[in-house]
Amino acid sequence: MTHTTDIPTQTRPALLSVRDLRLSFPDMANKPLLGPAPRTEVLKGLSFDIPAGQITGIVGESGSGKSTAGRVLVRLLEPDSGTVLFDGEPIGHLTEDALRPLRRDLQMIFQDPMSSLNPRHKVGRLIAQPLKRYGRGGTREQAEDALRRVGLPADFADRYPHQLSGGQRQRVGIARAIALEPRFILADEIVSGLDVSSQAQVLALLKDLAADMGLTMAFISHDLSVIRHLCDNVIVLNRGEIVEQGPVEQVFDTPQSDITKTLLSAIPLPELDDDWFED
Ligand SMILES: Nc1ncnc2c1ncn2[C@@H]1O[C@H](COP(=O)(O)OP(=O)(O)OP(=O)(O)O)[C@@H](O)[C@H]1O
Repeated sequence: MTHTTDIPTQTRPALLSVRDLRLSFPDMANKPLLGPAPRTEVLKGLSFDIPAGQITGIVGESGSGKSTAGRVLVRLLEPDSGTVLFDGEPIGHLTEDALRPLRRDLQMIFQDPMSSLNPRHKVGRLIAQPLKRYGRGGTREQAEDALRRVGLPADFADRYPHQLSGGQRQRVGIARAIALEPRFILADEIVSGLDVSSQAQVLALLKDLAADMGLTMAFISHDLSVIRHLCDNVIVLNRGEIVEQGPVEQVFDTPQSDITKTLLSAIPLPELDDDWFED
């Protein structure tokens, strides 16, 4: 039997491709008085592809290594070893200088928009700033256009983040990322802090944007019901290892690993249907 943890054979070309990725952190809790801290391996040889133009879910229990793996994809972290190919080019061990031209292409949307958005800046400026930084303009019109694309009124450009609801702030986070027209977006638990109805709206928006713009995205979530409705593919992590990966329908309909089965059994009933995603 071909096990689903094997290196994937995607029909679509991979925008990002990871092979035998390993990463460890110093374990400060067990650091001896003298000498360096021992290291704990957090990613234990991951191999997976992020196909172009699709949404790939990364799921697993808390501490399984989802965020760490995501941060390697956008090269906020450098792996200890292994290969990370972006559009066929190795980026895993590039220096910060060499990464600079790639930074606009590898964007991230954070879980907590309040901590990632400067509370003293108005929304228009928050969206325009990265555009300026990357030499892509940064006009009020661009900010307003980005707001409209995420379903917010253009005059929200004059609001401060604290004058928005959680769901609206998360839309601003999305607007900020897509305005840059990146080639890859990492979304790390971006709906976990929202109530169910705001979650549904943000996910519906992402689904529309992905279809309209052909986004390539990795979507980290501990919630399999969210992954099922949003993603094309899923990677299931457990303790720094991939226990299963493949197209969403395949993994959900015929889960191979006990870990996936346990995660699936934790999906609350009644199962969400597509109406859940209506605006
Ligand atoms: N900077 C760091 N230094 C030391 N250990 C870290 C660091 N970042 C993460 N870890 C550890 O690495 C492991 C994986 O963490 P990671 O945040 O990737 O997991 P996760 O699956 O995203 O979890 P969660 O769903 O809780 O966010 C955890 O044991 C965590 O404590």
